[in-house]
Amino acid sequence: MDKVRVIIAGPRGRMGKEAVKLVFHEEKFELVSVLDHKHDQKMLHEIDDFQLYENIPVYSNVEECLQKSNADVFVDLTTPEVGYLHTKTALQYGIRPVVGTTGFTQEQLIELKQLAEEKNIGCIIAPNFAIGAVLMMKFSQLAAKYFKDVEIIEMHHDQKLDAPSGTAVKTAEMISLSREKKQQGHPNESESITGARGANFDGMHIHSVRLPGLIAHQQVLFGADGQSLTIRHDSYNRSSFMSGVKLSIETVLAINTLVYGLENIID
Ligand SMILES: NC(=O)C1=CN([C@@H]2O[C@H](COP(=O)(O)OP(=O)(O)OC[C@H]3O[C@@H](n4cnc5c(N)ncnc54)[C@H](O)[C@@H]3O)[C@@H](O)[C@H]2O)C=CC1
Ligand SMILES: O=C(O)C1=N[C@H](C(=O)O)C[C@H](O)C1
Repeated sequence: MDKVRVIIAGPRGRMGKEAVKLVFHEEKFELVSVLDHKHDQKMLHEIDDFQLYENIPVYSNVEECLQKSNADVFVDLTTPEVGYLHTKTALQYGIRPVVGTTGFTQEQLIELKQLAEEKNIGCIIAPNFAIGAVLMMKFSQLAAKYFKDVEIIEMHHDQKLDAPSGTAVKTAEMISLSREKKQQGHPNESESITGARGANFDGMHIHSVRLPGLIAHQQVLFGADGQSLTIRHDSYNRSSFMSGVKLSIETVLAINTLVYGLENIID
């Protein structure tokens, strides 16, 4: 069977480095090029920390990268603004995106879904590739059927650009599917310091913590009379996300629509 030809955007990032390792060493995949806003026209092995990875061209222009690489799948691990443009361009070129980048708006997701359907190709956008995080979201959706009071606390390293995290937003969206609508807290509550109650999603609150030393952690706290339930997930390293990246690369070849969330592709 032919190997799956993969481009990775953002190879020098925290996630990108892990993804390069995964795709390069996975026998069913072939890393055909990387997209990096620096180092245009170099080879990957010429960049510090990448000496091992031979014969992989680096491009800085997304269109040139897509035109020259003859790829099957485009993996994006960059920043919200750039990741959206990359995903749209990959779809326009008929290359299937697997997107870990978070921070896309609802409008952008809708537009990308329409484009994937127009092109009749797969696209996977996964706010969290870790199986434990996906289970945390599913368990939270189940718990919300019985507990309508919930606060989401997401905790990340202090280099993260987007807040709330993509995982927290997805968790809130999934909870909304089963939670009876409620504006939580006291009807007359007020904030003496703006933001004290966090972000308001459908009446539930999301709190974003940023600290050096953290990687990716989330607690979903449910409360009811005389009891509470806490569902927590921790990623202690970025290899925790790689089985989900591998599954997404394999799955995106077999679908012809946009899937938002790994829970939609795991059994
Ligand atoms: N879905 C998931 O499971 C996970 C998603 N993420 C998300 O992945 C994204 C990346 O996260 P990190 O690796 O921690 O960030 P990072 O800041 O370490 O890496 C981002 C990389 O993108 C590169 N970049 C910026 N502009 C670019 C451009 N125009 N072309 C090509 N590359 C460009 C930067 O040079 C940098 O190396 C974030 O949106 C984050 O929220 C992070 C961890 C897990
Ligand atoms: O930026 C990160 O690190 C992470 N981003 C994703 C998110 O926004 O949910 C996934 C994970 O939490 C790590």
